[in-house]
Amino acid sequence: MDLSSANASPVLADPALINQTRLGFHSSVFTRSSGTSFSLIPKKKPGKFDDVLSNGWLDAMQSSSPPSKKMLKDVGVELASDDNDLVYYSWMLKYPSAIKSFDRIINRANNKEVVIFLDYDGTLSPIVDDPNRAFMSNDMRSAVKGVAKYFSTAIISGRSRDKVYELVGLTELFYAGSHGMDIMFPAKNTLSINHTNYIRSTDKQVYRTLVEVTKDIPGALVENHKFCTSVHYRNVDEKSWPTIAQCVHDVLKDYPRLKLTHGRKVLREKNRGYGILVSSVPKESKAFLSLRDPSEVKDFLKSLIKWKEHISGTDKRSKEAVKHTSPQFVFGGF
Ligand SMILES: O=P(O)(O)OC[C@H]1O[C@H](O[C@H]2O[C@H](CO)[C@@H](O)[C@H](O)[C@H]2O)[C@H](O)[C@@H](O)[C@@H]1O
Repeated sequence: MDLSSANASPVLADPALINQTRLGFHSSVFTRSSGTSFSLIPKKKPGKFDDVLSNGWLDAMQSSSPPSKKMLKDVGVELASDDNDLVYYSWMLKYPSAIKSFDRIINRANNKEVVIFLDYDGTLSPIVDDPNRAFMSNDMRSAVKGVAKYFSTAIISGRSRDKVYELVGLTELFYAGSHGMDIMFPAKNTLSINHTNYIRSTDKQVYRTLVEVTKDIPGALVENHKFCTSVHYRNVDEKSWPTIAQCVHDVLKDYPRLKLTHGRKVLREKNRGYGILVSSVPKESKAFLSLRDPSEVKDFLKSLIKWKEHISGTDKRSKEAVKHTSPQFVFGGF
């Protein structure tokens, strides 16, 4: 199982600068999921489960779901927009805007191959209550198509690979669905990684069981992603979060090969890239930089396209130099 942060992030990595700066490789597909949902994924070894309070699940659920303005209002906290801005801008001292840091980033990426990893929910599409209605705009689609023209570009999602492909609809990308367990290459070669029928059938049983045990919790929603299962609590009253966590926890006891992990484990520890958190509310993250929402992600991608067009047009030597090193932009959850 996977329990993690709400939105997603881009990362830039530059192998030449590993251990000298915060830049680094992000070399493989990573396991993560978006906040306000659990995702069940297979694990290699069975683990132990205690109760949801002692093992920190509730803490993780709360910290991965920073209070929205509505939630704050519901508990009587109404921030003036100036106060909101003040809090956000103070937080940005720790997670500077990737747009404002663009020149610094591209200085490090210059003459190197850039690889882009994008999350879907909250990065390319706005977070909405109904997961089936999380659509990306045509303008965003064209920005992603644009970067894919110049840079290897992958989308990594907790959703099933088919679903993400259906939502994005671009053939020139790599797609990694089910947290990287189902990968499709741009040429439509498909590689499904290490999945036994046992896991597939287990997942179906888990899905059915979770639907059953959560059916009386208003707002709970269970999604089957073929190789993993998500339990959404975005629309569940926070008072019922212990109940939903306990339900998931109890189901997991019977499936020791499935696990729940927290999603903000990507990159920083191993110095594998520039994580760029996409969030309109301040929250702790493994990212180095931030973007406020999908609209800023789009602007950032468009800036990358302009930059690439500029260097391609003005300095042909850069095309040759690209062969020597390989930095990466990764958009994922932190
Ligand atoms: O890896 P991601 O692409 O971030 O996928 C993680 C989850 O994304 C979806 O849920 C999130 O977006 C929904 C639509 O905006 C929102 O309703 C939900 O609260 C978010 O958690 C997807 O539905 C999940 O199955 C994925 O695990």
